[in-house]
Amino acid sequence: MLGDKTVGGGGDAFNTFFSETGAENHVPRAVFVDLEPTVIDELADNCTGLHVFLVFNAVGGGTGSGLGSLMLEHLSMDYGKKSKLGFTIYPSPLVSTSVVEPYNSVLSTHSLLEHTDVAILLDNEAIYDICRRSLDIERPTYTNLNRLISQVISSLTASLRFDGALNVDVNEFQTNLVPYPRIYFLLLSYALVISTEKANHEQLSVVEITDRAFEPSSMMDVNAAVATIKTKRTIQFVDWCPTGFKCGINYQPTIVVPGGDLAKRAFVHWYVGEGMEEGEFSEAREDLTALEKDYEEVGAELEEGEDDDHEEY
Ligand SMILES: Nc1nc2c(ncn2[C@@H]2O[C@H](COP(=O)(O)OP(=O)(O)OP(=O)(O)O)[C@@H](O)[C@H]2O)c(=O)[nH]1
Repeated sequence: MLGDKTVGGGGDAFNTFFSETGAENHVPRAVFVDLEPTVIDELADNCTGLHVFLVFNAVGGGTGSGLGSLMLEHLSMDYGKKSKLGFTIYPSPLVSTSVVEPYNSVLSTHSLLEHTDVAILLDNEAIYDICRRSLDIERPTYTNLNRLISQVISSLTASLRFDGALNVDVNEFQTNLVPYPRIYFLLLSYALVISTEKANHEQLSVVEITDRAFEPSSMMDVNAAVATIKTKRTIQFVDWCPTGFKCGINYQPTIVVPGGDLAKRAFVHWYVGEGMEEGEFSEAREDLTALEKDYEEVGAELEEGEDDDHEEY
């Protein structure tokens, strides 16, 4: 980093990349992109036990969906055997920056289907609601959303990074939670989300916390709590994922891509102008419809098989 003496002087390198806020903090105003094509290979070569790529992208914008998809495709080509775990942000009109976000999301979901092994959906709309409802933030900003997202991802990846009594690695996410090749879009749930003020005078037992999101802190207690949860008829688990309790359930529906208007083809000309063919839109939309059907089918199978003993396993 350059020394302080360069701060404040216009036109120097530091000010090209950072701006100074009123509170005298320096925030990045430019993104560095390494154009050297072998960087990932070098990093991978230096890993002693590479087993997963974690990919973070928002699919509402052009870069996150387009460049994100391209990178996934390249990782598939170069590292076909390694898993890819994606943390994918889906857009919300409440914090939306562009009208074409639903298009980008559909196109990018098409590519996720081909090139990701497990996709964890982060729905900006649901996270926005959680911030408002549970943290009493009237108008959440990206910073609020991101803090919550970081918190959840940090918890989810804790067992990949730290030792524990019962660790879960990424392959286990996949083995336990992906019952069919295309059914790998996971919902996350997190407890306890409460504001600092409330945290000081609210006390909840592990069973209560688990009841809210099945994510308690004590491993011994979780087993007791999970057993309690399993006896409740109000909480139902899908039978096609029978043994796993690596489950996230959110009170908000998460795959809502609002405002989609593909049938009318508004704004499509922008994409066609950049070299895409209109057919790619319908292909992506059809793929998404097929995915919805896949989920409906496994749901329907569950209902049909409710009286059976599930001996087919
Ligand atoms: N949770 C969260 N969502 C964000 C943040 N920044 C942008 N988004 C969402 O991500 C989506 C895409 O926005 P960007 O990431 O800015 O877009 P981009 O991928 O850079 O695309 P272009 O600007 O079109 O090249 C939109 O739905 C935004 O609402 C953020 O900091 N946190």
